Parts: sequence; C-alpha cells; structure tokens
Amino acid sequence: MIHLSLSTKTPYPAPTAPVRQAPSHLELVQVQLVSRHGTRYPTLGDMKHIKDIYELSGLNLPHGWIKEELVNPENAGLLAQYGHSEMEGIALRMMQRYSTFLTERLLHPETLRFVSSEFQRSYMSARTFRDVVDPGNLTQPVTVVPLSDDVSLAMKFNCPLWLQDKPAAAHNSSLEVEVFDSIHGQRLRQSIGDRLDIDSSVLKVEGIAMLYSLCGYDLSLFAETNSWCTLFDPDTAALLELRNDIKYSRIYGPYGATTNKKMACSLLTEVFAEMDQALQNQSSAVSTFRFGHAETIMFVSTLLGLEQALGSYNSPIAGAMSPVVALRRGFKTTAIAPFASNLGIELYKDQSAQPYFRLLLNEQAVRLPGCSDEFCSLNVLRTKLGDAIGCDFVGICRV
Ligand SMILES: O=P(O)(O)O[C@H]1[C@H](OP(=O)(O)O)[C@@H](OP(=O)(O)O)[C@H](O)[C@@H](O)[C@H]1OP(=O)(O)O
Repeated sequence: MIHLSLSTKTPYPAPTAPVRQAPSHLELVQVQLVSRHGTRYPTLGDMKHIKDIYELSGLNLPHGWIKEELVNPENAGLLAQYGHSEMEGIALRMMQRYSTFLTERLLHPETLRFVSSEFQRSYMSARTFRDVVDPGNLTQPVTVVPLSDDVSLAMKFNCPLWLQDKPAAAHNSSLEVEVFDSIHGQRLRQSIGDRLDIDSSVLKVEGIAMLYSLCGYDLSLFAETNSWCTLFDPDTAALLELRNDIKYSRIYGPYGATTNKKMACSLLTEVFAEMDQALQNQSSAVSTFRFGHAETIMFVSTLLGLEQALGSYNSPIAGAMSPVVALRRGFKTTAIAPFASNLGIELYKDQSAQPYFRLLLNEQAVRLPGCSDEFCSLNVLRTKLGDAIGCDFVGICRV
C-alpha cells in the first residue's frame, strides 16, 4: 500500500506489532471498543462530487480511472467488501490479544454485547465483527440504536445545539481553508495539472481535494494505486490532509464549538457505567463492542483530548500553519479517523483491586497526559472526564 495520508478515506492501518502484554500484577477485567465502520462506498454527497469530476471537460482520463460503482447510488454509503475484511482482521487480532479472556467470556454469552448505529455500514461492521468473535452465535444479536434515539454513536443528528452551531463552525473552517488555498493552491494546481497534463487553471483546490478523496476510495475499495493516487506524492497528500484537518478539527474536533468537547459524554458515561459495574461484580462484567462513524471517534478523541497524547495541540490547526509545524499536530484524521478506526478501552485491577485502564487507538497503546505509563490508574481518566460522566446530553444540546 502506498504511504499517503488520506484522512478519513484512509484504509485501516492494521498494526504490524502486537501491543505490550499487561504486567503480571494487573488482571484484565473488561474490554470495550468504540469503532468506526470499515471501508464504505462514497455517500450520496460524495458521489455527486465524483460524478462532476468524471464529467469535467478537458480531462482525458485513462481507462480504469472512472469506476461506475463509485457513482452508483445503490452503493451509496454501504460497507464494501474490504470493509468486511478490515473488521475481520480487527476481530481476529482481538481474539489473539485477549484469547483467554474472550474464551472465558463466551462461557457466559450475556457478557459480550455488540451495538451499532442504524446505518448499514455500522450494522454490517458489527455483524462481521461478532461473527468472528462469536462463531457459535451464542451471544445476543447486534443491538441497533435507532437513529432518533442515538446519543452515543450517530449522536450529531440528535444534538440541536451542535446542529445549530455547525454552519458557524463550517464558516470558520472555510475562512481558514481560504487562507490555506491562497498559500498552497498554486503549487497544488501546478502539480496536479502537470500530472493530468491539463492547464493548472482548470482545477480549483476544492476539486483537487475531491481527487484526493478519489485516491482514498481507490486505495480503500480496490487496493488500487495506479490511477487517481498517481496524482499525489506524500507531500501533496500531506497538504490535502492538513486542508481536511483544518475542517474536521473545527467541525468535530478540539478547535470548534465547545459542544464538540461534550458530544461523546453520553457514550463515555455508558462506557464508565459498564466499567464501574465490572469492578463491583467482575463475574458479570459486560464487554461492549460499539460501531459508529468517523465523528463518533473524533468526538471521543476530542473529549479525551487524544490530540494532546498524539502531538502538538496548543494552537488551532490554521491555514497559514507551516507544514513543518503542521507535521507535529496531534489532531490528524489519518491517525484518528481512517476507515475502521477504533478505540479499545481495557480495564484491569491490581492485587489490591485498584482499577487501571489502557487505551488502544487502532490497536496501538496511547498514553494520556497525566499517565506515567500506558497502564494508568482509572482515577486519572475519571478525573479527566469529570462531569462528562453522568452528563445530561439533552440539556447540553438544548438550544
Ligand atoms: O469520511 P467522512 O468523515 O467525511 O464521512 C462522513 C460523511 O461525509 P462525506 O462522506 O459525505 O464526506 C457524512 O455524510 P453526510 O452525507 O452526512 O455528509 C456522514 O454523516 C459522517 O458520519 C461521515 O461518514 P462515515 O463514513 O459514516 O463516518
């Protein structure tokens, strides 16, 4: 696979090495997972933009660059074959990572739960994942959270205040994107124009961003690097990822509306309730595997302040940010929200029953600020989340 940072259209970066084993004094009590669905087809919105690109006059596209399935509305937003494979891989590695724990849990099938949002891509991701973890079909079927009640996975649709603030967030990000385009636009138009052998004025930067998404879909859906991805090199891809991150960090991330820092509070309240219940009665500890969307992961990341564990975070990602400084930013959607992006939450207890946790982002350990090690006292996380635990999501979202 070519090493291009393709933002939320990046295929899942399967880990190449297993995580560290827990120290012997820690006993695994529970595992929880919050995951985006696997690789999907473009949404209807993206299909329209792709169709415009396909029909752009003056683009003599080589054979194979135009793929009808990317503009067939019957495919819109559906989980793709490769998305199933991504979920199978994550489940298989989880079975290896927690083999004793999960084998024992399957003796009490009520202690494993699978939950998805009401979108086909999330539901089928949950189904595929469950089929690997529970081949004997002993556990309850996947629980689908009705969209109208969903405050934990597709939560953005049920927060009126967030929806009211979104146009302002989108406007703020568009101002920063304009600054970015004024600095980097000419270089991008020249580079892509040369590679497409067209006049650099034919394409706007917004159109180039769609070509970048097309490379992501080519790579994620077809493992193909010989068409749209030939237009990009790591530097131009990194610039377009930065352009996306200017937007995503303001719409779903730490540099947008204050509600962004609360949007995952209902979800993390559920996660903490299950952790507390597990600590009180370990034998009935429930491990829940949840499947949602890119924003599910981005909202959780924003509430946890993951960008602080992943890189520099003090200043908002801005259009005039130098690419060198931008390289060190903690909020990178290629790392936080690729297809099948997932956050694992492991719960342990030590010999004096003190609770510990470890976070795995895409199956790699993350050490939160305030933690001296990836295995960290649960009190650090509880304190960090504060009143987000037990939050009144409806009250927070009231206009
Ligand atoms: O890849 P992203 O995070 O942008 O995908 C979004 C969807 O946006 P789009 O693919 O259209 O750019 C968004 O669809 P929209 O029609 O509401 O804009 C969808 O609601 C959101 O959940 C993301 O989709 P995901 O792939 O299910 O995460």
